[in-house]
Amino acid sequence: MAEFTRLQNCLALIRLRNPPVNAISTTVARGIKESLQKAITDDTVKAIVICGADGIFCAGADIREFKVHKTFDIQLGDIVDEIQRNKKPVVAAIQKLALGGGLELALGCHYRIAHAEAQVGFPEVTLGILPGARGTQLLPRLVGVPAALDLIISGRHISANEALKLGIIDKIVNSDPIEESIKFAQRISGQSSQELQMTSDMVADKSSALGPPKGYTSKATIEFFFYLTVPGLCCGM
Ligand SMILES: C[C@H](O)[C@H](C)C(=O)SCCNC(=O)CCNC(=O)[C@H](O)C(C)(C)COP(=O)([O-])OP(=O)([O-])OC[C@H]1O[C@@H](n2cnc3c(N)ncnc32)[C@H](O)[C@@H]1OP(=O)([O-])[O-]
Repeated sequence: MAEFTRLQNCLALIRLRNPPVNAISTTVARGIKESLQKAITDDTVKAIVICGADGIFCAGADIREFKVHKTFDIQLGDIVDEIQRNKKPVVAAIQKLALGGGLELALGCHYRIAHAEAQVGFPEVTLGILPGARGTQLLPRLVGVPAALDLIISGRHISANEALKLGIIDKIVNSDPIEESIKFAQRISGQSSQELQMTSDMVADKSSALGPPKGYTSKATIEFFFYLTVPGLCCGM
């Protein structure tokens, strides 16, 4: 599930809870969607923080459901789009791990604050799939195409420090990233909506060089990954 808490000072907190690694199951996705709706439609909420329960952000889609469902009625990509469309700033507080869909959820947020010992990555390739919830579009916008390809193709986890250097994370803390994110959200929620709009417009202008932000992975990219990940076919390259 995802727990919605209305905090003091015009903030809302959305906490993913699905032991042991807060994976995004159908129930968690529904919880995030409903919590976002509550926060977005409540005029007294000025900023939102997303975090995970029990000291871990999220290890991605719930792989236990892969055997059960062929299609999912709630798509994580749509949730990421919803966060990006939303005018209220959303901060991801990353403790321990943000992997796969968990990292995609964090990339959809406007700011990411991580604990110094956290790790992030896209391990999808180890399951024979690609990041399917906007990660292939959002990561290159932040770090450039070569670094994004390296992370997506290798599936490796990187440290918070490397993620900070690449620009995936905005700030590293040694204290509780949830508390830090709440303080940060409180600070930026004091900015006028005009200032926030100017900032998000500047980010949109900068990333427009990489083409439209939405949509699925292009056919060419899928073919490229297919060749790289199917051993027999790599020989032909
Ligand atoms: C939309 C998006 O684009 C796409 C489509 C996706 O997001 S696809 C999904 C992408 N995510 C992954 O591929 C993450 C896979 N997991 C790992 O890499 C590791 O597990 C770990 C997170 C680094 C922890 O390692 P660990 O060594 O500390 O402990 P563990 O013993 O391995 O794992 C501890 C417990 O957590 C369970 N677990 C781990 N990851 C899980 C997951 N994603 N879903 C459900 N359960 C998971 C695992 O089965 C075990 O359970 P139990 O046995 O205790 O009952």
